[in-house]
Amino acid sequence: MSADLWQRGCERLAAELPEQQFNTWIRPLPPADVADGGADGVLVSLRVPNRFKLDWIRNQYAGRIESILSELAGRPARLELALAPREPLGRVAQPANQPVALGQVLHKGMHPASTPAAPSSAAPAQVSVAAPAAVAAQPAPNLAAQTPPPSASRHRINPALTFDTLVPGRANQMARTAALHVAGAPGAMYNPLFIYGGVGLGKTHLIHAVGNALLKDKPDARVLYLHAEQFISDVVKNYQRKTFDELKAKYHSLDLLLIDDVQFFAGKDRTQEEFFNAFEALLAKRAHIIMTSDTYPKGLVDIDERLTSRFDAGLTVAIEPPELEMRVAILIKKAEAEQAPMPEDVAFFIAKNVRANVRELEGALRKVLAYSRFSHKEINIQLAREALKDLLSIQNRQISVENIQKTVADFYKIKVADMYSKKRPASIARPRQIAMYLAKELTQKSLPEIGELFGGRDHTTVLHAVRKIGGERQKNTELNQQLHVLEQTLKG
Ligand SMILES: Nc1ncnc2c1ncn2[C@@H]1O[C@H](COP(=O)(O)OP(=O)(O)OP(=O)(O)O)[C@@H](O)[C@H]1O
Repeated sequence: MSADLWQRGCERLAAELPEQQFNTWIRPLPPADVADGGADGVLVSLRVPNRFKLDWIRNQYAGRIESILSELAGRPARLELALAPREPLGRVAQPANQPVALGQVLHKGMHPASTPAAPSSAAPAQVSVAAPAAVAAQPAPNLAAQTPPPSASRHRINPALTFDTLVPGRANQMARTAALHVAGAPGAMYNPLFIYGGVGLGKTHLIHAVGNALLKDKPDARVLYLHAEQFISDVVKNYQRKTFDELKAKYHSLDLLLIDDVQFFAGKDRTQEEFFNAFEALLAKRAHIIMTSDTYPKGLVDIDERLTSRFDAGLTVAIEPPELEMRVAILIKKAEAEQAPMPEDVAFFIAKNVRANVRELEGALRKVLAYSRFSHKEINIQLAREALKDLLSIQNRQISVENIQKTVADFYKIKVADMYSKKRPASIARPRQIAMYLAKELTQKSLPEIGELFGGRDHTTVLHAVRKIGGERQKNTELNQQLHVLEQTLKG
């Protein structure tokens, strides 16, 4: 079987798909694993960074990809899509030898070295800093979350992730309040507590904060933090050894179980069954369970309904992307922790340009601090601009109004042509307003320029859309989540 099957498949897709579609959906994917499935033909496993992309690729491209690969392999090829595993806590920088997304290399006319890193929750894209060579060789500044948990302590709680180091704001207000409540009175209200939101918004930080607070109060409390994948591998291990009693003893005896990213239980029936047992046992003895996920319980797919309905039975709260002022506060606080005072205007400059999530914000801060340290220059806007120039130029290069129109039209299942048309039904007008809002948020275009690109509309129409969607976003969680997914998708 040819090892470069996936690469050749990408070449075919690049040739046959519109460039826009290839760039948005295929180019950023990491290389697929290709294995011989014996009588089943060729198995091609593809890791996709988020659920929206996974569903989209499954619905729109999986069939075509399979037939291209079958044709190239000369035997049936089966495509398996899975979510890429998350970056374990504490690993922040992308290693220099991170595999480059094949599609990127293939993309017509783009030099691989100048293309942005693939988006992946497994290894968030980090843009190399155009700084003195020493920067690359030096350890990154020691931001709190980088500190690995001290020993693999039995709680697996990272002592750096506390309520003190978590900046409060509107985006996490509800979740933080509920979490503080649980830390003060576990087993009482809000059980289970289900926290959901996009990547890098502080869900993991918050549940560690609860663990730390409880342990401070009651050092003997039986607390355990774990990522859903660790639970899955525990189930597998105990399954192989037939030691389910050990598994039960470990989980059923806890006072507080903090479990991250439960969407990873999707399709894992045996794990779900064991988790269900643990869940029931813990609630029965009034131990507390806090879960995180990338979506709300009813949005979870391939998870048994008897579990998802229980997930929803306590309190479900969202963590939203932080607004500008909160991003500024986070930057200032994190810089202070590094004994590197950050002027407010610089914090605003960074926060305005790095909007995706807090993890990316930390990455940008790290680059600015490193740049300042190694160039022995004080932190000002000029220096920040220089330190982040790759990141800024990628943003400018990548996101065009056309790209936004296409992505939003795909997302809301309308025609791209409706972005320019005069049609007014809400099913069209609203996605169009969303696209205008994103065009203002994510590009440098002026209101009149955006109006022009939306079928010659007046700039006041654009302004109205920007204000309307921006205002609704503050109050409407569902819209905010959709916008967040769209922003992540557009930024790759
Ligand atoms: N409000 C905040 N104040 C300070 N730091 C924050 C805040 N929110 C997030 N962070 C930091 O941002 C980084 C990413 O947060 P975290 O890992 O908790 O995100 P997450 O929502 O669990 O993401 P994922 O879904 O990818 O696991 C961490 O270093 C965390 O400490």
